[in-house]
Amino acid sequence: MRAGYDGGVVLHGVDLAVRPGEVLALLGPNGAGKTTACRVAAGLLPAQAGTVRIGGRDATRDGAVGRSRAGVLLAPEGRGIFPALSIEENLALFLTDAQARAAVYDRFPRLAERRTVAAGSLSGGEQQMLALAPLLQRPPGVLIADEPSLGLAPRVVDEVYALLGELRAAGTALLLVEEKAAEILGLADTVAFLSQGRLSWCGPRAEVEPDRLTEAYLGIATGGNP
Ligand SMILES: Nc1ncnc2c1ncn2[C@@H]1O[C@H](COP(=O)(O)OP(=O)(O)OP(=O)(O)O)[C@@H](O)[C@H]1O
Repeated sequence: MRAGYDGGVVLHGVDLAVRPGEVLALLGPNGAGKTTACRVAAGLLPAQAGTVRIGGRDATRDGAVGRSRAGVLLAPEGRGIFPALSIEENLALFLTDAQARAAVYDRFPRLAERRTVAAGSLSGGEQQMLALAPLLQRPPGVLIADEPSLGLAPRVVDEVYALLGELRAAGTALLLVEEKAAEILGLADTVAFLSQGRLSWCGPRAEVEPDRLTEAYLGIATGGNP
């Protein structure tokens, strides 16, 4: 698949696949094109060439609404919650059923305690939980999460990743984008490294070599020079 902005090319022939109940980790430095890949997968940016398939069906021409009807959900960088609305109001946008909201509160008491406060006043970790927790009640077919651990304390990152693991167990296909690889590697089945809009390596997690991680962090090739 090729994609970019205003006729310019950002992704040069990047082909990715993720199956139900699997996690594909997309890693790469700033500007590699990870967010662009998420946008194309979610239907927010049309591919310039190539196809997007969902469940074997050609969804290339579907926009974001069509993709979301097909079960594709994008959790964007910056959480994707409504900061001026309360926790309860945010949950109600996704879960119209009060019982489902009650199940979220049972599972995440911190959200229950603060259900009437504006979501924007929550900590980053609580906001991320608010964005992801309702998905456990209605697991999407595909979840694309762009840097779900961005700016979170390590303990909270563990919580977020535990939740993502539950979604995988529920059969969701996960495309997870991270700049730093440590946590994601614990969950990933397949790892893809993106560098300057091209896949530099893609394969099973067990076959990832430590040098590749350094490359992904720094956006440079390692090879002996200091
Ligand atoms: N809306 C846009 N219009 C034009 N160019 C863009 C736009 N968004 C991103 N780009 C460019 O596309 C390239 C890839 O950006 P992208 O955000 O996909 O990378 P990324 O790997 O997600 O980086 P980061 O980790 O910083 O979010 C960059 O050169 C960026 O400047």
